[in-house]
Amino acid sequence: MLAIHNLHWANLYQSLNDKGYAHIPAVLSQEECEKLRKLYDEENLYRSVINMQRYRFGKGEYKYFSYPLPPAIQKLRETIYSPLATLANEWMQKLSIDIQFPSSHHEFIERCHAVAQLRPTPLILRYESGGFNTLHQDLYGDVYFPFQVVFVLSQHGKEYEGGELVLTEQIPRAQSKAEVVRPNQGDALIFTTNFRPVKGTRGYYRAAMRHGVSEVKSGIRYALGIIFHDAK
Ligand SMILES: O=C(O)CCC(=O)C(=O)O
Ligand SMILES: [Fe+2]
Repeated sequence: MLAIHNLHWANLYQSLNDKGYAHIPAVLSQEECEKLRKLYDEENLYRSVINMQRYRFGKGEYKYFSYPLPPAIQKLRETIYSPLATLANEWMQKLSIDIQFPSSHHEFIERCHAVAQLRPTPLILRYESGGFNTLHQDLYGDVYFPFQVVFVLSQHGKEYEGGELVLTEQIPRAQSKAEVVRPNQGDALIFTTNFRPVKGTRGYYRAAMRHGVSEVKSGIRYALGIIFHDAK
């Protein structure tokens, strides 16, 4: 696993500020991706299994891990959180929102637990040919962190086709703008969970963002989602 603290955080902050997302290449090796993907079939690791079609969330299946999280996932969640908390605090300040995120994930989770958001949210998703994920936000209660991360665990072009990540941004008094990204296997994509600050003529305003996955045209696509807040 790439050392998260060695990343060029200044560049990532700039990308998050400019576009609401940032792409970090090669955080996980192919071997690490394969190991994570294998967890999909270990049924005792999960608190719930969601058939996306049943809820009209799209087509595919995902599983929320239960606590304790597998050590590799716990470590990713903790180490990526801290540098993001710094930027999260800048965003709250720009938007005049009276929230300060603690620098350690452990303390942030205590805050979730204090308001009965107790259920872990990291998840693995699996889409077969024809699978997709409708545009959505992953907010599970009043306490939420403004960023989340997805790792694509399968190799595009070899193991699957299609299945791009789609990010939309709601421009006030207009329609939404969409961006399509296709991280390579093992890359991390950090993106906004709820809204990002955009500078307008009278200070910063909130631009709501949503994410989804376009249709997988062939093969199987796995992804690992790291959401930092827990769920009600
Ligand atoms: O499958 C993906 O790449 C996106 C998954 C997702 O919606 C998430 O991690 O929150
Ligand atoms: Fe999501």
